[in-house]
Amino acid sequence: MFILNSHQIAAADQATINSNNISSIDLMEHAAKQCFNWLHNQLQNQNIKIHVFCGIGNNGGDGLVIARYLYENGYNITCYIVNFSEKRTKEFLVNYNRLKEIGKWPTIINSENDFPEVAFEDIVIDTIFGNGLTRSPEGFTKELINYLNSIKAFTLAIDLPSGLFTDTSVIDKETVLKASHVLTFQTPKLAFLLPENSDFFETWEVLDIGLDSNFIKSLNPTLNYTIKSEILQLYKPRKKWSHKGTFGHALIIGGSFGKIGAVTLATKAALKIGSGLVSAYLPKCGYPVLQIAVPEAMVEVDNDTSLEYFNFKTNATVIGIGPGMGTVEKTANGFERFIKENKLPLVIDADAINLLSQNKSLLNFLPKNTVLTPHPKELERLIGTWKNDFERLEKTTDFSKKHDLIMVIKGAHTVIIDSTSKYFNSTGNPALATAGSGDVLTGIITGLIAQGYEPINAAIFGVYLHGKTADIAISETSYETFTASSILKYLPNALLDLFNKDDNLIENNKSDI
Ligand SMILES: NC(=O)C1=CN([C@@H]2O[C@H](COP(=O)(O)OP(=O)(O)OC[C@H]3O[C@@H](n4cnc5c(N)ncnc54)[C@H](O)[C@@H]3O)[C@@H](O)[C@H]2O)[C@@H](O)CC1
Ligand SMILES: [K+]
Repeated sequence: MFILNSHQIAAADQATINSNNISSIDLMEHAAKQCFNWLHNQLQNQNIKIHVFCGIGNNGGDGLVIARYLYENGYNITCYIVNFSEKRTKEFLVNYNRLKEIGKWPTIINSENDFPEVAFEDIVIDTIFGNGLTRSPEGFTKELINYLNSIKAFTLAIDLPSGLFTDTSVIDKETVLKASHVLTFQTPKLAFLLPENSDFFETWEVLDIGLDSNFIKSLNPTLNYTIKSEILQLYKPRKKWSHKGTFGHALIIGGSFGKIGAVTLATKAALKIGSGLVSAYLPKCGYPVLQIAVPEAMVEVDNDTSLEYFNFKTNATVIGIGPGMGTVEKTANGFERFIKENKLPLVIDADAINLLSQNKSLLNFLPKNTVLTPHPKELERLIGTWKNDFERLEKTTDFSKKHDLIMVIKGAHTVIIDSTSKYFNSTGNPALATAGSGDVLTGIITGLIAQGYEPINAAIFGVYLHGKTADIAISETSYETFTASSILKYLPNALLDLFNKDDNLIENNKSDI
């Protein structure tokens, strides 16, 4: 699904109002009613004190609507106006009057002296700022945010945690009201997907408020959050008359003495995801290990303990290179010769990325749409440092454009970047932060390309399945006991789950890595 930036969201709001004959008041009513329904469903009329803090814009307008429903349903609520400006919006004023009409006058907060008593057991609803935030909150609004943060009550943020910008970095961490849960409208926000914002919310989910989908498409958004229904469309069903040659030949190159496991895991993964044939090319010392661990694979060997010659005979469809390879000089020299001669599609990971970082001129020899799978440290060696996560995305996009590469930045929300788009993954959890997890991912992506998936789709699909194994496994195992081999074990479940229509959750309930 698309991720819209703040301008696109405002435009989509307006286009929906113009095209669907729905007034902005009704759109707000509909959106805020969904928030009330969510809360009502959780609370089931329990007598918990609820504090609704409204700004003076349309996020505040949402708060006034939610407050009205809470009053009408008998909840123990107080509604406040955080009076940081006199510039009220029309929608705010209409809903302010509607609240007065039912005899409920909000309490105005003009300064620190007006801050109410809020207890840890209470619920805070945050509708101070939403998508309209243009600068960091200051003055008593900032003080209020700090005061509420110090109480640590359950805080439900509407659309965005107040003080969090949709598309730019937070400058002062003291200006964001930390949310326990965020109900956000229509599209995930880029800010929710970046590690630098992990302190500002625990979980979030998207409420579909019916914005004009044709208009949204016409904006050609470049940011995506890939969900199950989209992944299913990438899947290539197998035809009856196919044979193993139909599904390509993946070659995994890597390994060094002490790191034969990495190339073994990648080889197993390429096989398990369905590559018709799989070969491994590794130092001689790893030969028996690989043959025993993966009897289905063919093996060719190089020098004794680390790769040097890269003179394999395998006629591969695609090569995955790097796991456990090491960066000693003879390997670096052999790698350079290999890259300069190679014409096959590549997936490049781990030490192979480090060797590219040491010798950046080799980037010019990579075939178009080569997939690189760096974790943040490897990325930094490749593209240099960044000021914040937003800049990291932009620098990676520039790098991807310059060299025609597909970049897979691994992390809590792995993001796949090509010259035009960014695809954030929606699966996975901290169980995946385990040795060998990346080697398995390399094998999966390589195995998918072998089967004819376009490299960009192989990266998106592979990353999704890799994450899904951990999501499925976690109900039976635990974060700690999940290993890279567990990814392989649960890969069939992850694939089968694509055809299970029960859920298509657009939410994120994971804890932070
Ligand atoms: N019809 C619509 O447009 C809909 C809008 N909705 C809500 O509307 C929100 C956006 O509303 P607005 O655009 O009115 O903006 P906000 O309510 O997010 O912000 C209020 C106003 O505060 C001002 N402001 C920004 N930063 C400030 C700061 N640091 N200190 C003081 N003032 C500051 C801005 O001028 C902004 O207009 C969304 O987040 C969503 O909650 C929803 O009701 C859905 C429908
Ligand atoms: K908010």
